[in-house]
Amino acid sequence: MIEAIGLTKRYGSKVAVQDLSFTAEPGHVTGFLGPNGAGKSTTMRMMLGLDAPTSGDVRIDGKRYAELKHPLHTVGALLEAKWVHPNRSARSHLRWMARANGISNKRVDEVLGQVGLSEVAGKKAGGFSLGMSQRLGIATALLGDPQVLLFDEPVNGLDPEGIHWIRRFMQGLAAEGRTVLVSSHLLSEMAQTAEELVVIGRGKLLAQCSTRELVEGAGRGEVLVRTPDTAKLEELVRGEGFGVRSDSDGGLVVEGTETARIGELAAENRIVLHELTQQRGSLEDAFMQMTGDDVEYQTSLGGSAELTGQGVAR
Ligand SMILES: Nc1ncnc2c1ncn2[C@@H]1O[C@H](COP(=O)(O)OP(=O)(O)OP(=O)(O)O)[C@@H](O)[C@H]1O
Repeated sequence: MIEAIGLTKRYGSKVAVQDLSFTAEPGHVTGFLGPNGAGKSTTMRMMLGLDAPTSGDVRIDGKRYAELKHPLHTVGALLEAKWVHPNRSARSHLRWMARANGISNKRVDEVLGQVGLSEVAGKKAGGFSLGMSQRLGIATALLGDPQVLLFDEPVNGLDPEGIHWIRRFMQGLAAEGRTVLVSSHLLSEMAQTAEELVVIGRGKLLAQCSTRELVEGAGRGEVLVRTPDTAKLEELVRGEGFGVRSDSDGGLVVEGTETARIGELAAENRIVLHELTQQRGSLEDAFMQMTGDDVEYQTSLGGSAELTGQGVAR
């Protein structure tokens, strides 16, 4: 388990992370989501003792990183893939890491197998593709068989096959009961990978919730309704004070309501319905609503979105 408790990091006058508190629990993938510059990497560096918090604390299984007796056996991380010496083979890199940490060569071969690099283990890492480098980085993180794993933007720049592989792999690690925290600014990716989400903007917590809650809680409350009696239904829903607009297929989109209300209104007035569907916002919509004002480098197009995280933050 990972706990961030009132975590703050300042670089001079720049506040990168501000009073951030959240938890990532074992057994599922937790997505650490935020726009560029939100403070994800800074937070992960503090988790690994690579950066000291200005105030607040991070606990990994109840302890600060500096207090861990066997850090590599407790927490593994993939921060940047291309840091391996280019002339070293994958196997010799892992053996070197293993030796420094009292880990056997047998374990090196195990993790090479786990990430699918056994056949290229003797090749120089300098010639590896980004996908292979990511696998080697993951193998390194797994060397000590840690219960807690951190992945910083692991799918950046990967092709669809590489993305799919990493996604499944992280879910597999979580299914073994490990705590898996993965950062991303890709919402669609997180929707497919993570069950739980921690959303930050400008270093501050915007929400901690399940992916499902985020979509449902921040999605627009709109109902799509189709009827052969469009004009009459439109008059009725306007009469009830709902906003309404037409969709491109002649249906009506009623704003700020639920299907039950529109179904009852139609029944009371003996209006036949051909379709009655609750419209759910996409994760992208939900995220834009939450982070619109918190994007560091905002374009003029994104400026008007409001922070409407009600019912989402825990
Ligand atoms: N060493 C540093 N010195 C000064 N400012 C820094 C330093 N490291 C990070 N920052 C600033 O802190 C903020 C958070 O950066 P961070 O890299 O943690 O964000 P991020 O969410 O990981 O973004 P990205 O997805 O772009 O990597 C940014 O404004 C960044 O410019």
